[in-house]
Amino acid sequence: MDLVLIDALEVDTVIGVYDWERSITQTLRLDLELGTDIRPAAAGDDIALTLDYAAISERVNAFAGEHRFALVETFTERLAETLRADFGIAWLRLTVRKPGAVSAAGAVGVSIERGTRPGDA
Ligand SMILES: Nc1nc2c(c(=O)[nH]1)N=C([C@H](O)[C@@H](O)CO)CN2
Repeated sequence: MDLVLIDALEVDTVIGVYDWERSITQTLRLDLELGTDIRPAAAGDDIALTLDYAAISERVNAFAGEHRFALVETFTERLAETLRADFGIAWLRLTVRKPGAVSAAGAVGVSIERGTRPGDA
């Protein structure tokens, strides 16, 4: 399986479990690994035959602006569902970090894998 990568993508969204978090935007930092087969795109040198990381990054940014959740878990799960449906992604790993949420930590967050890896039974 090959991967298309998007690292350290920062988006602003309304997120948090506390009342004070409902009236501000906070930055989330995302890492995405998107399973695919890059050989058709490479053979044809054709963007239409791969996962367009620019288009996917724009979709993530739009999703963050359109939704407000309490939990990072909800943001992550719903975003994974959206990206898989919109872009036909067979497998992905999505890590979402909330920098600054715990002052003693560099970042906190969650990481999920969804779907079936291309090539796996
Ligand atoms: N597992 C989680 N724990 C916590 C979350 C979360 O989304 N998932 N959120 C918070 C608060 O919103 C916190 O980030 C505010 O600083 C606490 N724990």
